[in-house]
Amino acid sequence: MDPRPFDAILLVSFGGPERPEDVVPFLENVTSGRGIPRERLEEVGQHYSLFGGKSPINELNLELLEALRKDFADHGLDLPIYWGNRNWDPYLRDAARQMASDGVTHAACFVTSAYSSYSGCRQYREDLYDATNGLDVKLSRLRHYFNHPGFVGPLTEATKAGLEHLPDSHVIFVTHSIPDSMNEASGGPGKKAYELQHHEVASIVSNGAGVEKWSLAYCSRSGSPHTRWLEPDINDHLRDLHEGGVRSVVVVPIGFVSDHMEVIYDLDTEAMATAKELGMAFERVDTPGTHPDFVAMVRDLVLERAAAERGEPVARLTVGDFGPSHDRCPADCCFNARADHPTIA
Ligand SMILES: CC1=C(CCC(=O)O)c2cc3nc(cc4[nH]c(cc5[nH]c(cc1n2)c(C)c5CCC(=O)O)c(CCC(=O)O)c4C)C(CCC(=O)O)=C3C
Ligand SMILES: [Fe+2]
Repeated sequence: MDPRPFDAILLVSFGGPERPEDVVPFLENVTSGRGIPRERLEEVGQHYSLFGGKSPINELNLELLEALRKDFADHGLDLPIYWGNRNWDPYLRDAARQMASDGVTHAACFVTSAYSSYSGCRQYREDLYDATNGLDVKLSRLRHYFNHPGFVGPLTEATKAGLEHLPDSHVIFVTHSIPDSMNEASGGPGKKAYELQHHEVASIVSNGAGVEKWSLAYCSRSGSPHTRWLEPDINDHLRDLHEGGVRSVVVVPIGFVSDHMEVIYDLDTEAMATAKELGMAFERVDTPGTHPDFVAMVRDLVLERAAAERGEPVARLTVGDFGPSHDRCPADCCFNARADHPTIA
C-alpha cells in the first residue's frame, strides 16, 4: 500500500445543477463558446426540469467518494480524497486551492469518464491545468480504464442480469454521441479511439455475458444539425431493430460510470418511451456506480501509477485485446482544433 509520490486523490467530474435556478447557469457553463443551438439548450433544460431542476450526478459522486474512503480505509491506504467538477460547484479550482492550503504536493486524478475523447480526456486535462495554474500542486491523470476488469466486470454482471429478466433479447450498448470530428481526433489524429474503445468494451462484455446479438448505438446528440455526430441514435436504432423483427432489448449504458441525466432521461425516459410505442420489451441495466469492483479499481489504478512513478515494475490489469492505455497522453491526444489550450500531461 505505497501511494508515494501521491499524497492525495482528486475525483474529477462533470458537475450538475442542484436546483431549478441552477439549470440555466449550468448550461451556460457547459456550452460557453461551443456553438450549441438555443433550441437544444431549451430542450436539455426541460430534461433537468422533469427531475425538479436537479441532476443526479452530484449525489452519485458523493456516494462514490464515500465508497472510496471506506475502501481505502479497509485496505490501509491513507490518502485524503478531494472532489472537483468542470461545470458546477464544487469546482476544480476550489478543490485545487484547498489541496494547496492543506499542503498536498502531488494528487492522482480519477476522472469519471472511461474513454478517450476531447470531452472525456483532453478537456479535463485543460481544466486541471487551469485549476492548478499558479499553485504548487502537481496533478497526474490516471489512465483510461474502459478495459479494466473493475469497469467491464460490473457491466458484464449487469448484462447477464438483464438477460435473465429478458432472455433472448437483442443487446444494445449505448454511449454518448460526439461529433465525427471529435471521434477522428480521439487518441490522436485519425485514431478514432472513442469509437474503437466502445466497440472493444461491447465485445468484451458480450463475450463475458454470452450475448449473441448485439449492436452499438448512441444517445444525447447535441450540436448543430449540420455537423455529423456518431450514429445510429438509440431511438432510430430501436425502430430499425423493430423493423427487423426484434421485440425485446436489453440496453447497456457502457458510456456512463453512473446514472447520469443521459441515463435517466435519454435512456430510461426517452428511449424507453420509443420502445413502448413500438411494443418492444425494454430493460436498462445497471451502470458501475459504487460496485465494489469499480471502487477497488480506483485503488488499483492509484497504486499502479504510484509504482510506475517510482520507476518500479507494475502489473497493469486489462481485459481484451487493447492493453493498458497510456499514463501520459501524447501531445496531440484528443486535440480540439477549435481551441488550443494548455493541458496537464
Ligand atoms: C463524451 C461525453 C461525455 C462522457 C464523458 C464524461 O462523462 O465526461 C459527456 C458527459 C456528460 N455530459 C453531461 C451534460 C451535458 N453535456 C452537454 C454537451 C455535450 N456533451 C458532449 C460529450 C460528452 N458529454 C458533447 C460533445 C457536447 C456538446 C458540447 C461540447 O462540445 O462540449 C450538455 C449541453 C447540452 C447539450 O448540448 O446536450 C450537457 C448539459 C453530463 C452531466 C449529466 C448529468 O447532469 O447527470 C455528463 C456526465
Ligand atoms: Fe455531455
